[in-house]
Amino acid sequence: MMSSTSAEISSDKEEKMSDPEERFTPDPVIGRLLSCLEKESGMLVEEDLAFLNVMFNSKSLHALVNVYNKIRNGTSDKLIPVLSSSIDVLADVLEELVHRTYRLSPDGKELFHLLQRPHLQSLLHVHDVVAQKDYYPRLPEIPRDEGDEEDTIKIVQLVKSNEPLSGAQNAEPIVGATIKKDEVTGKIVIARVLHGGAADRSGLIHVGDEVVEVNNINVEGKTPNDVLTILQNSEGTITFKLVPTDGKYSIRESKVRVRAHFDYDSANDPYIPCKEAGLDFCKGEVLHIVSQDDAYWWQARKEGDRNMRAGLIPSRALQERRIIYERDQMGKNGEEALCSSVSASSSCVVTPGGSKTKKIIYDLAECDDFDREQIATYEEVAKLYPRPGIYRPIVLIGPPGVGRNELKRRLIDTDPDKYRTPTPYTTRPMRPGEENGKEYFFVSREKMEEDIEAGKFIEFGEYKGNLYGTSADSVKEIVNSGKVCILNPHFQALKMLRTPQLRPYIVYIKPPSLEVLKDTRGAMHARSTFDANNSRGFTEEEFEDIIKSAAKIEFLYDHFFDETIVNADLASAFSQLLAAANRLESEPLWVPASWVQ
Ligand SMILES: Nc1ncnc2c1ncn2[C@@H]1O[C@H](COP(=O)(O)OP(=O)(O)OP(=O)(O)O)[C@@H](O)[C@H]1O
Repeated sequence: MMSSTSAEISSDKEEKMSDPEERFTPDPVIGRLLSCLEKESGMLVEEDLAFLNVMFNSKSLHALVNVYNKIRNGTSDKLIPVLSSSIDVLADVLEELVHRTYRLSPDGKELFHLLQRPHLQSLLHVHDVVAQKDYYPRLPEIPRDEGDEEDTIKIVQLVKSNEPLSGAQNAEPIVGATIKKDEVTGKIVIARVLHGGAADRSGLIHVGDEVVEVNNINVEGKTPNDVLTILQNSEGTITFKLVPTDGKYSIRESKVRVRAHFDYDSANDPYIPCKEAGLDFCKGEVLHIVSQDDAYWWQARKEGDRNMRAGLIPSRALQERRIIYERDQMGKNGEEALCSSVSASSSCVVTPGGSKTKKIIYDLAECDDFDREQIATYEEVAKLYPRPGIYRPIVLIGPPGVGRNELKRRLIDTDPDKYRTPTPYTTRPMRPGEENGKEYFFVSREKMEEDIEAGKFIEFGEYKGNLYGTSADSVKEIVNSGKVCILNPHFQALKMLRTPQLRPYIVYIKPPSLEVLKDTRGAMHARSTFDANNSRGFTEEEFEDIIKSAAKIEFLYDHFFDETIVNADLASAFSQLLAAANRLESEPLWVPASWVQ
């Protein structure tokens, strides 16, 4: 036994000899322990002795004791952490590297492997735990004069945190918990424990606990606001005397991420149970829902926000109710401005399946009612990682005349072999000089109607007695051939296109203000798209239609947009589009969660 131990130790030493950088200073205290061990060896079982020998000789133990001694001897001023969330930084770096593995230098690859080692990750995790710990002020002794009550009362002390809290949470009431008056007993109880807040991290305060005293002040008969005042006026340590609840509490964090489809401002929400605990957000932001335990108030954090405490947001059910109520009110007040029909456009679309194959897009009202029924609150999302050789189609949506064709053409011009647009189908007769499959696929009306009925077209419509359309198969063909498919369909095609199979990236091309629209189009002698047979500039009415149509599209579909580009200056709108196309190939992006499963 001993010989195998010494063999291990000597091999350890050999390693050190060959690399002077790795030489370590043996700790004298451990050295003393080792010599005691030798002296007392007769009193120990051989196996235990071997184990202790290996442990006391281990390089890691000596290094650890050295670190401990350094921390103990150093003054606290010298030990201010540069950051307290290194594990998040590690996750970000790994995410960056994972998509570049095939382009990484040998050093980059080594870094990639090192960062995935459990030892390194554990080390960083421990670092963060130490870095986030608030050591001062020291907790005073817990009073021990509780006598008989000791079994049923718990005393919890929390230290008022100095951690900065972002946004509207600056006024967070210290503990990371909300309180309420129990309707039956009239007692003050813990209503909610916010994930990641001080109460949650203590693991000692739970929903339903009755608050008896705060800082030795009896709260019997007091209101939740009185208790809040006591908390706000306290400095340093806060002592709670609580009667624990009998209930079971699960405070496991959910992993759900959602994209918000509305703005939320807790300060202006009359129903939120505790304004200070609210989490404000803007439409389009991704939120990490950490708890859905309460039917009306979820707990959430902003994705990527390093702030550890969660805040309250309205649940989906609550928000849906509000929207329905607001719509009812709007209906009663006759506010239907955005739902009036829009003017004519040069492209045509009808709803597939059913008897509407000859309906042209000018007549939109019926289809829109369906869209307005959808109540957009939160959409569950997940990150989709780009896969080399399989590119998501880029779909440009916008009002007719806003410039989608122009942007699409410019993108294709940058690399015609990479960016492709599907060839449309038509029932109009082929003209001299045209080639089947080049400008259009020429098909009979019967065949095209049959395919439309079978749902094979993502958009279609009738113009001057002929059908036109884009088939779903031609989009798939481009995607499967490893090219980037770029489409500019009518906005009603969005619902057909936004499927887990196609996973489109939807870019909304938004017009600038009416004034800027007129100026920019005038300066570049833009051609109207409202009159296919006549090349002329846009009329005043057409400019106004572009703006109206944009408002309508936003009202109906803005929850589908992955990105919005304002097409004022053409060059800058195009460079934004190009940047989006590049991002699609290199970055993981949020998509509906069902697309990733
Ligand atoms: N930012 C811009 N500044 C000036 N002119 C522009 C701008 N964007 C587009 N245009 C011009 O406006 C005209 C209409 O653009 P385009 O044909 O791309 O519109 P569209 O959105 O594709 O319309 P439709 O959907 O009706 O076919 C073109 O002459 C185009 O060059």
